[in-house]
Amino acid sequence: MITLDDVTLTFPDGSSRATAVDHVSLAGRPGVLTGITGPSGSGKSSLLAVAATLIRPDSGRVVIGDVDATSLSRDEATALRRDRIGIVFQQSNLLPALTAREQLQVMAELGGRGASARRRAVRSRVDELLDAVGLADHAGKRPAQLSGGQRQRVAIARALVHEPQVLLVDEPTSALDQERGAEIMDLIASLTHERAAATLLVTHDLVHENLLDELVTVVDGRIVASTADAVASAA
Ligand SMILES: Nc1ncnc2c1ncn2[C@@H]1O[C@H](COP(=O)(O)OP(=O)(O)OP(=O)(O)O)[C@@H](O)[C@H]1O
Repeated sequence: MITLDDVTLTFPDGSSRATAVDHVSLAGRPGVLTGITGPSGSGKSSLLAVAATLIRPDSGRVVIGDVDATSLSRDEATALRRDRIGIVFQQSNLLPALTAREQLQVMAELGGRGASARRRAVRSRVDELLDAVGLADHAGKRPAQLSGGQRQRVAIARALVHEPQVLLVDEPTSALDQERGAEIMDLIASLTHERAAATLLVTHDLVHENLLDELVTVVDGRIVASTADAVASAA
């Protein structure tokens, strides 16, 4: 579960400050894929960066599970991010020298000791994840040997290595053609449901709206529409 509670974020803008996120409250629940949409410059990526604890908001709280991330030190926030949050960016950001399997292993070994039993557990988890994203036969390939869609699948599997409670995804289909984009959206929706992740996904493109469980629309940093509200007020 992730909760943003009355979050405001500003950036320096000449002699004053520009508001990128303006008093936003929203909740991502386990097993629910929540889309965040809105025009260019409306604050979607800023909102995701705050949710990811990469940027601290000017005011408001970001609560991950039962932890108020906005009250943590930088090191504590890094540990929280590693343990509880998976992040997938527009570009897959893979390391060119590593195979698909190694991209996941490096992530899995972050923060852990290298005992051999643990290494075996890591190996089997990594293989299970590559299989879950449809890349079991490509585990030994480096990014240059993979298609754009396959690279994005590696990035998704890598984000899931620590079994995150929260999955944050920024425009995952922007570098892909429509068919590959649809496959990636399908994959994110099914992994969200199967693994009970609370997923927030930023997208311009509402072709895949049918795959979203909830949709929040942001304009000028503010939420102007939310299907979650419609569901709540109908209940
Ligand atoms: N690091 C920064 N410094 C200053 N201003 C920023 C910074 N990052 C974003 N902004 C400003 O905050 C506002 C929101 O930007 P943001 O990138 O979050 O929007 P977006 O909805 O994700 O846009 P897009 O769909 O084009 O990616 C914009 O006015 C932008 O110029």
